[in-house]
Amino acid sequence: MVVVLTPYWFNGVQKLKVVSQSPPQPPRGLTPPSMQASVHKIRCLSQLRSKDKSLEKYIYLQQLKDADTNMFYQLCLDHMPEITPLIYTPTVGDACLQYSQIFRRPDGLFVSYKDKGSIGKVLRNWPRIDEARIAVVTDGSRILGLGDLGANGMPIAIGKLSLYVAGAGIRPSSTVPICIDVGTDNKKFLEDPLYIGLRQPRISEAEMNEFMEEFMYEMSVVFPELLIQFEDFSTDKAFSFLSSFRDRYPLFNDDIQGTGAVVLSGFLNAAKLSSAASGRPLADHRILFLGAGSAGVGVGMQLMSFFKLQGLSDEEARRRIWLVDSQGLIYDGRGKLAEHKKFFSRNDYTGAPMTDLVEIINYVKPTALLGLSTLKGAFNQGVIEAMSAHNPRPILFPLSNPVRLSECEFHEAVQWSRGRVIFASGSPFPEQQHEGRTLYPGQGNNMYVFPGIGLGAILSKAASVTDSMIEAASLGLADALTDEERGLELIYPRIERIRDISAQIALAVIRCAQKEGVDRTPHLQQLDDAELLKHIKGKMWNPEHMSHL
Ligand SMILES: NC(=O)C1=CN([C@@H]2O[C@H](COP(=O)(O)OP(=O)(O)OC[C@H]3O[C@@H](n4cnc5c(N)ncnc54)[C@H](OP(=O)(O)O)[C@@H]3O)[C@@H](O)[C@H]2O)C=CC1
Ligand SMILES: CC(=O)C(=O)O
Ligand SMILES: [Mg+2]
Repeated sequence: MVVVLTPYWFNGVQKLKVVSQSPPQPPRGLTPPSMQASVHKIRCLSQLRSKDKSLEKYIYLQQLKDADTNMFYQLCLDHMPEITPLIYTPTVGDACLQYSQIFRRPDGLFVSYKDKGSIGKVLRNWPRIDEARIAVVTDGSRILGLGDLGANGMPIAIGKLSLYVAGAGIRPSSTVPICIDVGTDNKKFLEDPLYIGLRQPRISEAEMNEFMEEFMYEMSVVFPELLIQFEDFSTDKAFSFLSSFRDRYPLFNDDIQGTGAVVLSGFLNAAKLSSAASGRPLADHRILFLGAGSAGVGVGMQLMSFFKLQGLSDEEARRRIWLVDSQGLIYDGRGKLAEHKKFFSRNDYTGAPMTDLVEIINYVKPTALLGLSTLKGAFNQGVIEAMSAHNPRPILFPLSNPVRLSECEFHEAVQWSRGRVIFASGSPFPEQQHEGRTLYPGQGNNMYVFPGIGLGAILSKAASVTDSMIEAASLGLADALTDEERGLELIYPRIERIRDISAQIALAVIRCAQKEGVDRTPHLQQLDDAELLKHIKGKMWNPEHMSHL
């Protein structure tokens, strides 16, 4: 049923009457005689399930989205745990790797280095400029943990935006996937005759900076109401573009800030479980990272809030975090360090370089080990047993994506910790049985927070996305666990509740934007929390039934 406002005249004054209407029926003969929405949904689901390979399911779902957007999102909402891994990580990783082969029709905006000097003209070709509210922008230089995939990065932007629609009710017509193509250093792609991108190596850093200046300026002119999410830029660019543009345009970086928020949230819940078992105060947790790229450092920065919430100073919080990269433990005496690694570099270690992870664990004695390294199997039996020897409930978060790059699998963590692990991974794993109990893995993926951050920023028309708004999103997610979920020792809510969670997160983000004075919707300031939540939920787009028929 659709609500329609019909004008009518009363005492010479035009008024509006609310009438309910069924969706317009297609002319007879253009659909089969027996078509019912509920039956058609079963048909679509069984077509999806009839495919053996995840990539085939991905292709089917993309075609369904093109042909019948409403049905695609109905399936997403009704079968979130089944469909999310098909439109997002891990399957979207394969879609990016194979995009030149599976490409059928253009989707999203490709802005290439050839457009330099006329980027605005290209952006104006987007067919729904007035409706555009959120863009996910990648340059394909670090897609998940799969490296430089050039123009094949487009499916990551499309996948993230599908989650904005499914998870936060952003209108599909308001989403703009953008892939910036400034060449690729992926030799295999450059030699592939089917490759869809520019056939040239990546441009220099100076050329890229100049290009991005023009791109961001033109985006703000053509799409004045747009929020931008930077996605999967390689680490150097991820940090530098975030800091150069965040005070000028409304944007956030999902890999640095979204991941930081989602991990802080899961860690808040995990640390409580771990401390309940060990008796250790929350302020005494110690966190070791394997991986010191945009995600590792971004999460480290955000996790400082965990310690500050326990009353520690900035400096005390910083000292609770140790980073390891491909050269081992990061410390001052090791030699020249990349700029983004300096903040967490240790000045209290003066020995020889330490590269063995078990040795590092025995030195640091962390309560939590987080992986953002893309190093499959790095949390091996020795590593997990070392963590379990120091902790009655070790916290293990292998967060690298996709699944095949995860630092360990859930069944391994359960087995080698003898069922004591508190676990979250970047991509999903199945639950496990252990000594008669069902153990549930968490999914520590920024998909839990970016839809809510985006919704909150869009509805408040935030002029910028502040650190406090990101932290508010994180705390909003941590608080969203129900009693039943806490009883099962979940550290993230069930994904089926994503719309409710996104509404809660959006509320926290809007309130924070108001406090910081970056909101541009004064009328929302007048609402109390219950009214604001109702307003947020009322703004969410919902798929209709059988709209294409
Ligand atoms: N769960 C989630 O929501 C998210 C997960 N991720 C995942 O995080 C991963 C990393 O992303 P990002 O930080 O951007 O990538 P980067 O490539 O920037 O960082 C990878 C880091 O891992 C280190 N590393 C690589 N090999 C080893 C090794 N053998 N031993 C120790 N450290 C190693 C690198 O060391 P060095 O610096 O020396 O090269 C680098 O510090 C990806 O798989 C990505 O999918 C990212 C965002 C969100
Ligand atoms: C999840 C995500 O953003 C990543 O792996 O890059
Ligand atoms: Mg990413």
